Amino acid sequence: METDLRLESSLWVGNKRYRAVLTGWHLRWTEVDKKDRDKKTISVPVAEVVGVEEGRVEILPQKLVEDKDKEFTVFYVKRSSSGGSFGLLWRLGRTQFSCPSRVLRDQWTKQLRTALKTHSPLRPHRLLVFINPFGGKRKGRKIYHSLVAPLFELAGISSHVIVTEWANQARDHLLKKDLTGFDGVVCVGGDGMFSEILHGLIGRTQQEAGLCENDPAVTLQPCSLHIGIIPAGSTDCVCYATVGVIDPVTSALHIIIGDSQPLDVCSVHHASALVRYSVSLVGYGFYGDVLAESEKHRWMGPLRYDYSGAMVYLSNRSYAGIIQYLPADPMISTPRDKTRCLSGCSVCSRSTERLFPHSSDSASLYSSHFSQFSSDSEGEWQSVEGRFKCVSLTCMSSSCPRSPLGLSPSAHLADGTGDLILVWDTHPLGFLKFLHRHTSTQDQFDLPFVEVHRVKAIRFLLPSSDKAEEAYEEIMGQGHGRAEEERGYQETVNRSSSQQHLAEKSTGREMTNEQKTASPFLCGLCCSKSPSVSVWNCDGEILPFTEILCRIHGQLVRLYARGIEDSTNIHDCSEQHDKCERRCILNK
Ligand SMILES: Nc1ncnc2c1ncn2[C@@H]1O[C@H](COP(=O)(O)OP(=O)(O)OP(=O)(O)O)[C@@H](O)[C@H]1O
Ligand SMILES: CCCCCCCCCCCCC/C=C/[C@@H](O)[C@H](CO)NC(C)=O
Ligand SMILES: [Ca+2]
Repeated sequence: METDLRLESSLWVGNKRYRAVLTGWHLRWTEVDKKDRDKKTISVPVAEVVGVEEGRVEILPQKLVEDKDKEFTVFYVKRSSSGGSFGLLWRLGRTQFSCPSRVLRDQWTKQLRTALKTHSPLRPHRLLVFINPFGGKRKGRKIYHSLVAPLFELAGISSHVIVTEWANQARDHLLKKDLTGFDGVVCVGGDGMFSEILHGLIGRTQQEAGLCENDPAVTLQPCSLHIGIIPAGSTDCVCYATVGVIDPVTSALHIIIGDSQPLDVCSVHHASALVRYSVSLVGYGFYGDVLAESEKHRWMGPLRYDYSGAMVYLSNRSYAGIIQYLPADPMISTPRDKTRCLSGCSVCSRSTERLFPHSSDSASLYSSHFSQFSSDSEGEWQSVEGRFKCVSLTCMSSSCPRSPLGLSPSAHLADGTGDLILVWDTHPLGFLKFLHRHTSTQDQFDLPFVEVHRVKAIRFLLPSSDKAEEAYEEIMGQGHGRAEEERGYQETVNRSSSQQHLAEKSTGREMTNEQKTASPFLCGLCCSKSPSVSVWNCDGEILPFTEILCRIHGQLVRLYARGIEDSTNIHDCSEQHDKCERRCILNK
């Protein structure tokens, strides 16, 4: 293949002459009229070429084409360090070449386009784009039309754009409408918008495969459509943790070149029914309380999380619970092995083999996964009981600008496991230390009241004394002011008068009329009694149930991303690439 596609000739860039070579995998050009030691080669992987156009072409601020005869322009990915974040910013690089003849020009453009088709099989041709016009700073439409659409056009991608008019429109579209011809779905918005796409695509895929999402033992069918995220929300944690930066142009370029990053998904169940899916955080206690509190201060915008974080911290609550977990194989990786899941992660690659063994016998795949939940393997489950400041399960690091290494810095995006973080009840200063370590490189797990386990599934149960209390608080509306609006697939439980009676009976406490209508969030600072149950924060949504079962489904969806590129590996070794001993990003 290399020899078929090889093309080599002299080309001009401006007034300098270059020797240009196209092999199957790279386009390289080296200045010729220079002494050997000053010669510099620019090398672009074919997989990172965005487009090839006849003529001298510019696309911004608007498309301009000149000198169409002997010239061609190559657009490609150019990296730069992002300053604050760990990942790399991607920008559109552009080089305009002049050929000695039109025939040679045509040969170059034809060969380059053939190389693109051959070496980037996952590049999308047609995308379904959902824009949330109200996400984040309400700039979704502008971000898409000014920064992303011109790049899609350059790359020859056709897009069907839907600006959403109501919440869950994107999810329902994906569940019900014809998706034929689309290669992927793009969401322009934040984590909430991503979650809609996630639920729509997973639901649709299971419907078509005839699988029951409610049963946690069922091996779900991975989704065939890729998801692209153009960050435009107030929290863009999924984008940050899978790309390393929150930058619409970088994300658009990952979509264009058809990068593919598998992602683990956690299904959350209650009483034999699916409640929601999560890719980032399923958190009880502190993170649940912060979310519940922040919902009351939406008008503050993204600042509401800082304000609510401070309020909840000061309320100094802890909650009783029983946590059961199914440990993952510690020989493969552990949450404290000090590794990081970066682009090309070997733990995740090996997991692909483990999760999808080369077998045409899908039944054997099903049964091997199913056995994790059959009664035979019940013995593997571990159990702990006590009082906790927070209980968190995260399928990936959940890094974000606030916490650049994330909730679990060594977690993997696609290894089929999640990290269970248990923070036992402790004094307020200890808990502050734990929280503060998220903002630095200090190990937040190296504290006596913190434990972390790599797991395949967890269950959370309330001690029996708290169950009656929970029912009482649910019915009185003290369950953190839960709105009676739709929450995921399951509607909030209907609190009937008979349930009220039951709660009164079991707690021995009678509700006043005021209690029946009010829904205060009890603050530890000003109220004598704080609730004995918290709520679950599931990727930024409050769950309507306390007792849940979570199962991690390895690599259930794929994003147009490649994981975080290690910015310490950005260097130019193009002249002596063969001798370079560092893992090199630019010339790989
Ligand atoms: N047209 C719309 N009107 C109202 N809500 C919408 C609309 N489109 C999408 N949504 C909902 O808005 C929620 C928040 O959107 P998104 O995640 O894009 O922004 P965000 O600012 O990061 O969110 P959050 O405020 O939750 O941090 C999503 O859960 C989504 O379901
Ligand atoms: C004294 C300093 C305290 C700083 C505390 C920093 C802790 C930061 C931890 C951030 C974790 C973010 C986890 C991601 C959650 C998302 O899934 C979710 C949806 O966007 N976001 C929220 C806010 O719930
Ligand atoms: Ca994982």
